[in-house]
Amino acid sequence: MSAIEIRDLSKSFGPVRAVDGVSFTVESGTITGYLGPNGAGKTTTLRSLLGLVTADSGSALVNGRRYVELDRPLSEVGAVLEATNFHPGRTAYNHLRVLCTAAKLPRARVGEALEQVGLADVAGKRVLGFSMGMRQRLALATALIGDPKVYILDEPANGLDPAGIQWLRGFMRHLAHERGAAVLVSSHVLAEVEQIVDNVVIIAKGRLVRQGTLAELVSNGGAPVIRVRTPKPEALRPALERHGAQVEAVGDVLRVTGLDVEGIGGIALDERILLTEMTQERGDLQQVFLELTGEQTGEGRA
Ligand SMILES: Nc1ncnc2c1ncn2[C@@H]1O[C@H](COP(=O)(O)OP(=O)(O)OP(=O)(O)O)[C@@H](O)[C@H]1O
Repeated sequence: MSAIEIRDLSKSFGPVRAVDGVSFTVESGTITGYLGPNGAGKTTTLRSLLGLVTADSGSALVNGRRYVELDRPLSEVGAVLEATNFHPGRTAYNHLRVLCTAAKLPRARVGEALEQVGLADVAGKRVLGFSMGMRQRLALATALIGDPKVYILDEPANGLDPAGIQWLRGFMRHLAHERGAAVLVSSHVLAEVEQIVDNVVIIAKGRLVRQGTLAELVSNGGAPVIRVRTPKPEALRPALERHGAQVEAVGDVLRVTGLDVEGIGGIALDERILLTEMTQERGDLQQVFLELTGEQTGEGRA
């Protein structure tokens, strides 16, 4: 059973088909980036998982069950949704204490969760004076309160400064890779999550356009390019071309497409040509993302 399972999920708001037949899963111990431009349907999908949106058809399950069927929801799934509203007059501590009481969780969890998100020092301060970044951390603390093993985070980096984003990345890694949690994190900015996600699901106009690992996303977006350095480029180049490669010379480096690393290495060995470097160029992920989501201009990005 997958920690998160979305199957054939569809939801319309009047004439707008916000989510249109979307299916994907998130496994324990992994981070999945749910990516797409503004209005793509990300929030609607995540809200369906949390029982806040009733789907027209299909299902959105956490630990094999609908959210309303979970016995102890806060201990099974933690969520950070966009535009979380906190009562401004309440302290950070009291926010979490209310949650703990309602969910019959031990009071000690309040301090632990505040500690985990770095808000222990301001536990007694009213949320009124909190910066956007502090509110995001408090939202994360509410997600953590029941120590769940599934996390649904909608644009959690919003309002965080670069140091905050760096911290958030480390935190998500810790949850998934050290604590074995399943993390589903949405973003409309690929660069925000590309360093940490194991898998990517891309959605545009309500439809799933691509899913897989980051590496698959790049290699499907264009033929991989291998950079090859050799003291004898003039000898290697024709040899590679005889084997069907396209070769471009940039200084003393050959940029090779149409052959993989093993193929190039084998040819060099046969020809007794020394190679001093061979690396696969990283494709331009952002470009692939923009192409897939039809956002060529990048307008609407933060
Ligand atoms: N409650 C609602 N009533 C009417 N339309 C809605 C509602 N919720 C979402 N929509 C519409 O559904 C579409 C998908 O919205 P959704 O918020 O799921 O996208 P998103 O990918 O999360 O975008 P963003 O990054 O801007 O939050 C949009 O066209 C949006 O206007």
